[in-house]
Amino acid sequence: MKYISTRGQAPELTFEDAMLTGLARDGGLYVPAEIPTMSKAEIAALAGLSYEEVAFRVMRPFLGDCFTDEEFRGIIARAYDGFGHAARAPLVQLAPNHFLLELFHGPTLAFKDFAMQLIGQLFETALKRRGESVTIVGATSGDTGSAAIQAFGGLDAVNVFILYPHGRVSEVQRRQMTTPTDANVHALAVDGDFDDCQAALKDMFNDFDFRDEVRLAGVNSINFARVLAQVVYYFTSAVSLGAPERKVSFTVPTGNFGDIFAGFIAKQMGLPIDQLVVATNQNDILHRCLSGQGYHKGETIPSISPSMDIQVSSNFERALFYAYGQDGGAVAQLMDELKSGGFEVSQGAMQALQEHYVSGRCSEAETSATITSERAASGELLCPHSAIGVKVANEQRNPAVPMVTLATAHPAKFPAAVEEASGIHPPLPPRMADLYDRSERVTRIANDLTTLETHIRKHIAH
Ligand SMILES: Cc1ncc(COP(=O)(O)O)c(C=O)c1O
Ligand SMILES: N[C@@H](CCOP(=O)(O)O)C(=O)O
Repeated sequence: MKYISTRGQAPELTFEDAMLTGLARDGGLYVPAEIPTMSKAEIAALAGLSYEEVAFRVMRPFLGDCFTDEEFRGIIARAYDGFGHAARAPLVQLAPNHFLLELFHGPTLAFKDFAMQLIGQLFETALKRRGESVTIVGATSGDTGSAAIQAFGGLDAVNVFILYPHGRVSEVQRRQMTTPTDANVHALAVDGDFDDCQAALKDMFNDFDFRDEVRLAGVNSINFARVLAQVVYYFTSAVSLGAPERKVSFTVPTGNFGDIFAGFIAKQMGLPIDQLVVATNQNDILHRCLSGQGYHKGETIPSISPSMDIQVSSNFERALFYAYGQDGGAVAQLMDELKSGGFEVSQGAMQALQEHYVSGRCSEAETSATITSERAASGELLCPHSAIGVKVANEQRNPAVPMVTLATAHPAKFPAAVEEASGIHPPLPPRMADLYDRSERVTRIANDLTTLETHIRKHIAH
């Protein structure tokens, strides 16, 4: 199993090398050269299995011979052991044929834990075997950072630096990043927005001297292993609703396009997915693009769903790669145009995108109204991101096909917005009850590549 870059100019790598490499050296993102498939019988056989066993069967073909079966089973077992729900990703019914997939029962209360807990274990196993260490730098709008700090904190072979936009994450998200005491984790509050943090991260990967000196690694969805782990819950939920005999649709609150792209991979593997619905907040660049208006950056407007306040949606590059018939040159050209503000999608590629994805947007007022109305209708208290999914799902869904909306975070991560809409203050789980009493450790830092690289070099040294 080989991995290739979306820009076609980087060396082909194994799963493990692609995982430890992060961004391809041509600036692209790694994808499997061929997407493994599962037969109808293999998918049917997933019914009734534990989450861990489904995870093993779905992900195993992507790993090639990088990990033994025994190693990989152990990794999966350790990854999901700390989840607060036996089903890991339980489905609850909101309305006839509309279900919510609760992805917030992991250690940091967001869907990121599904992948981050797994790759924490994969990194540890691979680095121990190689006798190597790496520097992980991550960009976050709030959830990736807290999940990474939780998963990698205290590990000997990694230093972790998380860049988050100062003042643009919720207090719970910030405290999850700034209160852990492990010496190998560092929270950096960058003067800028999430796109600035992600651009700085990609600039570090493209600065080969720095990259090689610190042995830079990435745990954003740049890393295909992140996306792969997110494929699993499409299978568990669809199978429990009757797949492969019955088609199932998914609506995904979307920002960096990693989660919905995992749905695309599941579909390519053979899972009978009817609609993949991209739900955006007021920062609706993806919805505009999928509606045929080209991909043109605007200003990021802070919202009550801050994790989705994104203009440069990293994994959309992977979607474009497939829409352009795996033409790395065409993708490289589009990404070049994006540097000066945006690009138009060719007619053929647009048709290919629209074959797989539909989209919708949700305003701030609609997000709040959905939190209020869903609490009244089904009793479910939604976080703002999940509310965006529910609102767009209700607009787009075919009532005859089961729709699964992904609930990407726990309402307690965004208590102000949830309380404002519902009158209910969502409590943190007891294990985090003292989060507001813990002291914070964070460095405020300029959005400047040299400053960031200097800071990282200095703190690795220590
Ligand atoms: C709570 C929450 N919902 C939705 C998203 C969007 O997911 P993706 O970036 O995979 O599109 C994010 C951030 O990634 C998030 O943290
Ligand atoms: N919403 C994300 C943004 C980064 O996304 P990733 O999937 O590429 O890590 C966050 O919470 O940080």
